[in-house]
Amino acid sequence: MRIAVTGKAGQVVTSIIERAGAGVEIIALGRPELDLGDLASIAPALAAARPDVVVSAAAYTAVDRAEGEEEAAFAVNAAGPGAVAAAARALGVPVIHISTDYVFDGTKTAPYVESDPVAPLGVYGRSKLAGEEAVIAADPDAVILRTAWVYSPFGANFVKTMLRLAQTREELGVVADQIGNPTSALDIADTVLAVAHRLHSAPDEAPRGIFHMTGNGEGSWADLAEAVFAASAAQGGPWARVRRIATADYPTPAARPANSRLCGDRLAEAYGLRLPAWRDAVKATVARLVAQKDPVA
Ligand SMILES: NC(=O)C1=CN([C@@H]2O[C@H](COP(=O)(O)OP(=O)(O)OC[C@H]3O[C@@H](n4cnc5c(N)ncnc54)[C@H](OP(=O)(O)O)[C@@H]3O)[C@@H](O)[C@H]2O)C=CC1
Ligand SMILES: Cc1cn([C@H]2C[C@H](O)[C@@H](COP(=O)(O)OP(=O)(O)O[C@H]3O[C@@H](C)C(=O)[C@@H](O)[C@H]3O)O2)c(=O)[nH]c1=O
Ligand SMILES: [Mg+2]
Repeated sequence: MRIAVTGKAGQVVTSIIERAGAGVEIIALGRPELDLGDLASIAPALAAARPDVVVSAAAYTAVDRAEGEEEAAFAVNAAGPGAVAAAARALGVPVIHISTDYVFDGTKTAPYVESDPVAPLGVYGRSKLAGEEAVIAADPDAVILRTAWVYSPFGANFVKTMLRLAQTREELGVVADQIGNPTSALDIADTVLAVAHRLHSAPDEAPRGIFHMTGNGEGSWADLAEAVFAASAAQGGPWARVRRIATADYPTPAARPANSRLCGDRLAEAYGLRLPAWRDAVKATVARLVAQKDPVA
């Protein structure tokens, strides 16, 4: 099976490359040959890859910067993925698109299910919601996997930021009133690959539509930071004390949902897939980072 993935060095594409097993070839497509901001580049790059399945993983992910770069965020997160889905449809192959918890406003008091109303709080969330709509419009048979709070040994993420800050600080203030599901990009990779196999081997039976795909269990950003430092300290890596603060005490350009929890039951029922417990996954990634020469590079 050949899987074309958008993006070259992102957390999810790098994890998919690492986790693809025997008999699976990953073709990572990014700039310059596939630029989501250059719609004319998309169909030719995908056609040249001759994929059996397309995974739309690339995105504009700088949540705060997006507030001042609305046009760029919508080009990369909405129009681009729409063109990716249209190109996949034209090639007659299934498309899996990755979306986010930030399509919700966080006012629900329980984990979000797929049918809950969306109401993004910021430009990033609005652009990703427009991406979901563009993908479904181009290919009603698309699979959209919403994930959240992604970290990995690769790229930029909250876990690596915590380890970096701990190198020079004894205490860090971290918000304790935003809760969600921390998710390892390596677990996302395993799940995406399993869904891709089903779409390829049994296209008529594989369920389509939106599915939530996050690490099992919930916590706040402060809980995540504490878990990172506990795991790091156990391995002799950097750690800091966590001061649990309120969102109001950590002002940012973009508002974030207070409740980002996503319910994974639909993915479990449709595909038999549930991601591992987030605390175990954090330990595995932190151990790997600390074992590296520079855990924050
Ligand atoms: N990170 C997170 O916490 C979360 C992410 N998601 C979603 O998961 C998906 C994967 O995210 P993640 O791997 O963390 O993202 P990263 O920020 O790690 O990587 C983004 C990727 O997008 C690529 N990209 C950006 N702009 C363009 C463009 N114009 N043309 C082509 N490629 C481009 C980057 O390319 P290059 O390598 O060249 O820079 C990079 O490969 C995204 O859809 C994101 O919205 C959902 C929830 C949480
Ligand atoms: C660095 C830092 C952040 N924070 C807060 C700010 C914010 O509320 C929260 C998370 O900060 P970040 O900016 O790292 O996370 P953020 O960029 O909001 O992460 C989001 O990225 C996009 C791409 C998604 O799709 C989401 O699922 C989510 O993962 O932690 C602290 O409280 N203390 C700190 O020292
Ligand atoms: Mg960020």
